[in-house]
Order: sequence, then C-alpha cells, then structure tokens
Amino acid sequence: MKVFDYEDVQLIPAKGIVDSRSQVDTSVEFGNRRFKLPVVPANMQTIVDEDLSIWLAENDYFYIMHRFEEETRKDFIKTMREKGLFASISLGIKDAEYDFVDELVAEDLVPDYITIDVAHGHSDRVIKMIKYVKKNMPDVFLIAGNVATPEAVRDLENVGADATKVGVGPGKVCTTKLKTGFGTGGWQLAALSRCSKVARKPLIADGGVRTHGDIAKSIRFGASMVMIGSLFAGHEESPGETVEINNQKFKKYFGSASAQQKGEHRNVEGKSMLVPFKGSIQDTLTEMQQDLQSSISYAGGDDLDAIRKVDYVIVKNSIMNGESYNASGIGGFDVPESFASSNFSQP
Ligand SMILES: NC(=O)C1=CN([C@@H]2O[C@H](COP(=O)(O)OP(=O)(O)OC[C@H]3O[C@@H](n4cnc5c(N)ncnc54)[C@H](OP(=O)(O)O)[C@@H]3O)[C@@H](O)[C@H]2O)C=CC1
Ligand SMILES: Nc1nc2c(ncn2[C@@H]2O[C@H](COP(=O)(O)O)[C@@H](O)[C@H]2O)c(=O)[nH]1
Repeated sequence: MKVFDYEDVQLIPAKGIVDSRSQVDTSVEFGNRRFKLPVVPANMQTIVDEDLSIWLAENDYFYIMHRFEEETRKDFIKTMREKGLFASISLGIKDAEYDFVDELVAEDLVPDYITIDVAHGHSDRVIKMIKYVKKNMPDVFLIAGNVATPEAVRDLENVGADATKVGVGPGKVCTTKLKTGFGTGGWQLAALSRCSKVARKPLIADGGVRTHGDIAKSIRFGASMVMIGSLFAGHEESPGETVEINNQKFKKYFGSASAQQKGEHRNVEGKSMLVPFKGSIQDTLTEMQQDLQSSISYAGGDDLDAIRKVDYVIVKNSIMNGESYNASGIGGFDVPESFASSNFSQP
C-alpha cells in the first residue's frame, strides 16, 4: 500500500485563471447549507462551546457542538432555534443516547446536523445508532465516525450515514497510536485517499492538520470538510482554560479521551497540552480563507473543485526543509502530568 501524510505531499501548480485571489470562492455546500470554508473546529470541549457555536453559525461557518455536557444539549438546540440558526450537536452510543433521541423527537427538537462521535466508528454499536437516528429523524444530516478504512465508509454509508469522518489516531492530543498500535497516525492523508475511492457521500478529514496548506491537501485527497483541533485551540474564544507562565499566555487543549476530559484514568487515549495564546479566531479564519484562495489559484481555478483534480508529488518528509513544526511556532507543549492534575479543575 502506498502511504504518505500531509508533510510528504506537494501539490503541483497549474495555469492560473484569476486576476486576484480575492475573486476565488472557498465556500462549500454541506448538508444543504453553504459555508464560507470547508473547515470545522473539532467537537471537543476545549475547542468549541455554545458562544463560539453561535458566532460560527451567525458568520456562515460550519460548527459541531461537543457532547460532553450532555444535559445542556436540548437547551442548546432551543437557543439556536430562537436565534434562527442551524443546530448541530454530537451524540454518543451509550444506552441513554437512545432515550435522548426519543426525547428530541417527542419534544420537536430535531437538530439539523447530528455527529456520532466515538473513537471506533466501524462497529456494530455505531451501525445500530445510525439506523436508529435515521429511522426516527429521517431529515437530520447524520455524520458518523471515526473510521480509517474504505470498508468502514461503505458500511456506515450503507446503513444511512450522510457523511463519514475519517481519522483514527492522527490528532495532536491523541495517544491512541502509541497506546494501542492502531490508527491512521502518520498516514492520515493516504487513509483519506483510500476512503475517497469508495465514498458515495461526503467525507470529513479529521485530525493531523498542522498548517493551512493541509486543508488544500485534504480537499485534494477527497475531503468535503476538514475537522481541526489544535490549530483552533488557544484563541480568545476557545473554551480551554487560560494559563499564564512567565508572563506568557497559554490555553489548555485536551483530548476527548484524556484523563482531564474523563475525570478518571480509565481507557485514556488522549493527553493535555498548553497552546500559545493566538488572539481572535476571526483572524485565523480570515488567514485560512486567504491561504485557501491562494491554494485554489495555484490549482488553476476559482473554486474548491479546482483543487480536487490537481496533480501532486510525494516528497517524503521534506516539505519542512528540516524545520520541525514547533520551530515554526505552530506547536505548543505537553502539560506535565503533575501540572495537568494539580492546576486544572475537572469539567
Ligand atoms: N479520532 C480518534 O482517533 C479518537 C477520538 N477519540 C474521542 O474521544 C472521545 C471518547 O471516545 P469513546 O471512548 O469512543 O466514547 P465513549 O467514552 O462515549 O464510549 C462509547 C462507548 O463505546 C465503548 N468503546 C469505546 N472504545 C471502544 C472500542 N475501542 N471498542 C469497543 N467499545 C468501545 C465504551 O465502552 P468502554 O469504555 O467500556 O470500552 C462506551 O460504552 C470521543 O469524542 C472520540 O471522538 C478517542 C480516541 C480516538
Ligand atoms: N486518539 C484521540 N483522538 C482525539 C482525542 N480527542 C480528540 N481526538 C481527535 O483529534 C482530532 C483533532 O486533531 P488535531 O490534530 O486537529 O488536533 C479531533 O477532531 C478528534 O477526532 C483523544 O483524546 N484521543
């Protein structure tokens, strides 16, 4: 199998057709709505909250609210409806989630988008939940994940998923690859490419995006939407706790399967980091849009479709010219265990 990841690939420029990058359209249709960018902040507790969801929806960006404050989900849907905004929530697969689905139907609170958010999406339990949601809420746009293989994409699509989310273990705060030996860490882009060969519905590339150019690469290899955690951590609007060390501001970013999230040390497959404070999320989204407009212009077109057909080369591990990601200021650092547990109150 030919494997490669984001840092191993360079897209090859084609003859440009626009006079200015400002003419380029980065918008994407996803589930009958059009969004400004093919990018969604990860549905994690230190990345998105209600305020940010409202802001994103009001400004025509896609969002998925996380599922880690279960009891607030109905009120969240009501709030979004009162504001005339779309509602997009996450769902687990435990027994109580079936009752939750029943309650949403009974109380006429069916959201516009639901994302089934579990680590091992290619499983009987996820298939059962997809069938249940689609039977009881046929109009909801249902995203299911996470998966790593074409077989999984086929299986989840066949039982009713409207989109599948690809990426097991490539995340910045993920320890799945180390603790279990499984996943798409190190070959996430190739895994996405394999999945795109069979997908009949949209794919979301999830995890491993470290630079804005990786968004264009995700689109090239089959993604309709790109889910990003670490690049969205550390903003003013990010819900992660702010920490000051030696007069420098940081924000916490922790995994959804970390001890911090779970409140216990059982089946931990995630860790916690401090990410340098980055200012406003609007600035990052604007820069992402400008960079993607530039990508599309290099692809020789004026919308995202141009990137999907562009040629590429594999240049094994060479695009950083010997620099590490941290050296370019993109990273952050891991939180020592002692610091993580003593200075952070559990959600
Ligand atoms: N994208 C990725 O690579 C990963 C993402 N995550 C994120 O972490 C969060 C927690 O995920 P998850 O633990 O699935 O959710 P939950 O903690 O809600 O667990 C869901 C259910 O699935 C069971 N379960 C979890 N993992 C497995 C497995 N490998 N095989 C069989 N059953 C399993 C759990 O039981 P029990 O705990 O008893 O096994 C539980 O009953 C999610 O937000 C997920 O997206 C986590 C790991 C990888
Ligand atoms: N293995 C784990 N993966 C996790 C955990 N929490 C979140 N995630 C996944 O990571 C991406 C974000 O990746 P990034 O590289 O952009 O930071 C997120 O969308 C999840 O799919 C976890 O605890 N363990």
